[in-house]
Amino acid sequence: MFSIDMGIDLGTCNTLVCVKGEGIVLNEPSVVAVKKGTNRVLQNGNAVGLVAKEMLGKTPGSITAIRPLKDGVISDFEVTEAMLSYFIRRVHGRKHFIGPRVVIAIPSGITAVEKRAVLQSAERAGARRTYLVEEPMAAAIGAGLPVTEPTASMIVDIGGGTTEVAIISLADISVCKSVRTAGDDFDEAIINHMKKTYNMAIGEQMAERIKIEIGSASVMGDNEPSMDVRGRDMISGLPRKTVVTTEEIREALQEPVTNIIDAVTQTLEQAEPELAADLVDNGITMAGGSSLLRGLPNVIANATGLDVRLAEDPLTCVARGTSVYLENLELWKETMESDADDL
Ligand SMILES: Nc1ncnc2c1ncn2[C@@H]1O[C@H](COP(=O)(O)OP(=O)(O)OP(=O)(O)O)[C@@H](O)[C@H]1O
Repeated sequence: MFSIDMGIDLGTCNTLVCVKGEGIVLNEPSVVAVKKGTNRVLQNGNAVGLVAKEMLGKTPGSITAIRPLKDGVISDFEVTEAMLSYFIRRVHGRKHFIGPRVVIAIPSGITAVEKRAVLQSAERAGARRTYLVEEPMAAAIGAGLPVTEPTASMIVDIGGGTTEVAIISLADISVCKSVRTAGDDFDEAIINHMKKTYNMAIGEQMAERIKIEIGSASVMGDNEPSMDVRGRDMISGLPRKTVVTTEEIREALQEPVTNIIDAVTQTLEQAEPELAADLVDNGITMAGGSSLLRGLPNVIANATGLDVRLAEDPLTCVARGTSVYLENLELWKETMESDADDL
């Protein structure tokens, strides 16, 4: 073996890597710990992923834990490159002489400049050739939708930084919309709610825990849970705890949830009549980690009048989709954008 082919879901929150014939071999948070004020990755370039996520918000003065992607795109070029390089090295190892061919899933709404940033990062991180695929297409393939058939498939992929909505037929995206509202905005809405209502400052990790434990988009029954939340009192400056309810978190999440519903309905409004007709039977499939927010499929079903189902294992759909591209790389490579093209 001189080289391997790998598929990467380079996400705002999590990066997943799969290898042809082996499936998903790496699944780690997209976080890097660097020496403050520099782009030097700690532990000889190895403070990446889980190790670094544990440091988020808890670092001493000399260390910063960075999430180099924001809203689904690269916000810190050098750190993204260091992160990709670490993940590629870990998977590719030293057994292979030649750099891997890499298929990377990117949000459908990114600009040519942002695409170039992804391609250059991958190249400098050691990839021999990089191909780009659109995230909603990869998500739909990973969710097992019949994308090559002459019938409409609709995917709503809600990640950490972006929500991708697409209607696909005959292996092509017919309509799509990418909005930069997703799980991170849910966390931010919770942080703002805690500040405004309780004068309490909480970190991103605590906000995410609240969202996962008691967050919801619609009423879940009579006995909705509440939760103890710990943070810093913004007036006294001292640590304290308070109890928050599911209902107040649902209200706090209303704005980002509405933005996502709008993206879905606007995409449907642009669908060709024949494809819209197919969706009456085929319904909508949801993928991405934030599709796990309780009640979100319900509110989308209510807003659209269509059946909505959650894909199996929504967090890995995009990565599993890229692995289907890997299986067919020789056949499909001419149809994908790559670093061989002049973007
Ligand atoms: N059970 C859950 N309920 C609500 N949200 C969840 C749950 N599990 C994970 N999430 C959220 O899912 C998001 C991560 O999803 P995912 O890994 O699909 O995103 P990503 O691919 O990193 O982001 P993007 O596609 O936007 O670049 C995070 O915001 C996380 O808090």
